[in-house]
Amino acid sequence: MTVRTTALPEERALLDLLPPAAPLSWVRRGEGLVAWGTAARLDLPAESERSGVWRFTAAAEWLESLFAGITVDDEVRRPGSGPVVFGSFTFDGRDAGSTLVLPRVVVGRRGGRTWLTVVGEEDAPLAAAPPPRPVGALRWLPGTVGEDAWTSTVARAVERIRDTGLAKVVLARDVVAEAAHPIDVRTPLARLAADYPDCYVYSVAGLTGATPELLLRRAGDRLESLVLAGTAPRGATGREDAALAEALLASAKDVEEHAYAVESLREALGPFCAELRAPRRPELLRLANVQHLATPVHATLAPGTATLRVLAALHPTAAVGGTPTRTAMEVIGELEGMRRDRYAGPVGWIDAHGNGEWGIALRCAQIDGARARLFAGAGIVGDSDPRAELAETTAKFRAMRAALTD
Ligand SMILES: C=C(O[C@@H]1C=C(C(=O)O)C=C[C@H]1O)C(=O)O
Repeated sequence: MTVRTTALPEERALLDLLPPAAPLSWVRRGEGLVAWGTAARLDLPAESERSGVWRFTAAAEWLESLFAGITVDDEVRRPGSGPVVFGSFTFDGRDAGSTLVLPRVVVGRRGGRTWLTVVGEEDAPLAAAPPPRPVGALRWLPGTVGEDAWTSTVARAVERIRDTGLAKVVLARDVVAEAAHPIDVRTPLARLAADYPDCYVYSVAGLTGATPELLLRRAGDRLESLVLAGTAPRGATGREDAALAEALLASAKDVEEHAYAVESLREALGPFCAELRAPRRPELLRLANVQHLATPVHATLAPGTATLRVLAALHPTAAVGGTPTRTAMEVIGELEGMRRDRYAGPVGWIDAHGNGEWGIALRCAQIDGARARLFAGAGIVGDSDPRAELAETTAKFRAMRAALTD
């Protein structure tokens, strides 16, 4: 197989280049990667363990032999040029559906430079894509677990935390939207990009969303991550908004929840890194629907470490699992009452040098034909109020709900 990357004099927005069928995306503030077509694809079955890492190992092996069999002609030579694979992993090892895709065409943009990568000998001229189709009328259906039942589940989790060594568990729920005709994924993508400029707007095999949470960025031996945990609503007025932000930064519950997440990232990254830097206190990340406590982490990767090995060690962070991880995973399996599939799993891309960007698949929907299944979760700690956690998930749903609404 041959792959060629050339510089591209292209001014149009990346998302505007996507064709309607099975678009792939990883875009933030106009930069990133969009892609389409399938040159190779891996769909992984379920593994036997909830906290297993087989899907990451299997993916790494597949990538290694895939990249080894490619002849690359790359005049751009930067992270994301040459062959690139998009991927998305299930949250729980026992769910099938982790997917890797080597697209036939990729367009990348970074630092104002744009490039085109094509798999195979044939040219792939960038045709004018038809404009995204509106979604049309939607019918909203209740999720796997109704709101009242979910609130009771949160109350049970709080009891569990008070009675046992569990410190934090993230519980999620879903809702379903049905359109009258197949949903053009480019429509929610464009809206998410407009409304959530600080988020990574992604779509891989139908899993579509805008995540603020960067699990891992690798460029050479430099690693970056952004830990999020601790959430408050946005205020209706500037004054209310500032008061909510101040309360969040001062809230013992949220600061504690956040500290768990930073600590779990530190522990997971530590063995792979020569150096790891994180500020002592979280900062504030404001999005259109909610505001979060955020800690940017920088590290230097030890030589010879495979990116997917690091990913496997990081997942699931306390931001989507809990603390301690194993107990939290068991409690999620026992109490949550639904399958997360690829929600809250790593989603992103990797190139042949191991460079890549992976987020946690949050604020998303699995879009299949005319059906979209939306997901949202919240971190539960000892003094969580179940009604407030329900409201937090409702606020988190807003991103995808609005993106699907014409
Ligand atoms: C679980 C989600 O979000 C996570 C949970 C957060 C929290 O509990 O405060 C904040 C950000 C994310 O790490 C989600 O969006 O579904």
